[in-house]
Amino acid sequence: MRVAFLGPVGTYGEQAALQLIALEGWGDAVLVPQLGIRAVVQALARGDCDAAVVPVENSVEGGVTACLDALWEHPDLAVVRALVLPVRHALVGSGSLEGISEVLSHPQALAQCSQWLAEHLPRALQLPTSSTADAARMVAGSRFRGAIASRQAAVEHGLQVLAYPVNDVPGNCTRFLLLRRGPRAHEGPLASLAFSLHSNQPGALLEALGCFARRGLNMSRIESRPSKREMGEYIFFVDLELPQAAGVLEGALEELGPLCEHLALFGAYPITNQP
Ligand SMILES: O=C(O)C(=O)C[C@]1(C(=O)O)C=C[C@@H](O)C=C1
Repeated sequence: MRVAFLGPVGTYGEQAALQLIALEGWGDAVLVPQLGIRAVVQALARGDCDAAVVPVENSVEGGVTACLDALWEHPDLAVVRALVLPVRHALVGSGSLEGISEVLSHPQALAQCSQWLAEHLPRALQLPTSSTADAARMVAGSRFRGAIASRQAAVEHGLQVLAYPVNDVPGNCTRFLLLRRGPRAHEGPLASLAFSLHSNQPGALLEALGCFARRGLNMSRIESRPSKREMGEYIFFVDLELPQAAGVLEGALEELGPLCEHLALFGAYPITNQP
């Protein structure tokens, strides 16, 4: 089992991948680091890997757009499991906190620590990197550069923890998805889907969402992304909490289908919250 994740070692993606692999019971899994979230998805789509782990949503910064776009663009990929991981960032480096004039990290992580940075390092330049652990790798050996990363990344890349925690919201967490190639399964209490509508008429989205409301299906998330074809044209990404009873989702999708230009169910899957 080759599992693609956002590398290098020490990312939150790696932590999530290890836990998802344990939940699946894949004793023989090998982690294969990739350079970006799109590269993680492509490694799976191309067949270089058997599974992929990607962040889809953060509790503070919202949707990870590269993941949403990739799900829409790859109908051959399925969501098989989700994990909500607590994300507790540290400022890591080799110098002292006072000497830091540049802070490197993944843009999501910089955003999750923006108030802390404004308060404690207001003059430091913020530089984006492809992942938090890549930032840790890049600051190693420098006395004026720090990285926002996990404490594990500090261990992996031989750095000290200069401040912890530095995330603005104590409950900061990120939901990760385990993706595989093949048919999109219906085996859990959470369903993820996306649709684009035929019409841009008043009430078109209300009519579409009525398919869920009338069946008592609770929508736990809705998010729109531009179709990238025309200004003002959107794709709606929806998560639904499914009841025990069989057939409710299928009924909703049957009614929704004719209203949509394109409708994609990414899967119905189990979700684990790590305390
Ligand atoms: O850079 C990492 O460590 C990642 O796993 C990426 C990522 C993200 O893209 O959201 C994942 C979790 C955190 O929210 C910050 C960054």
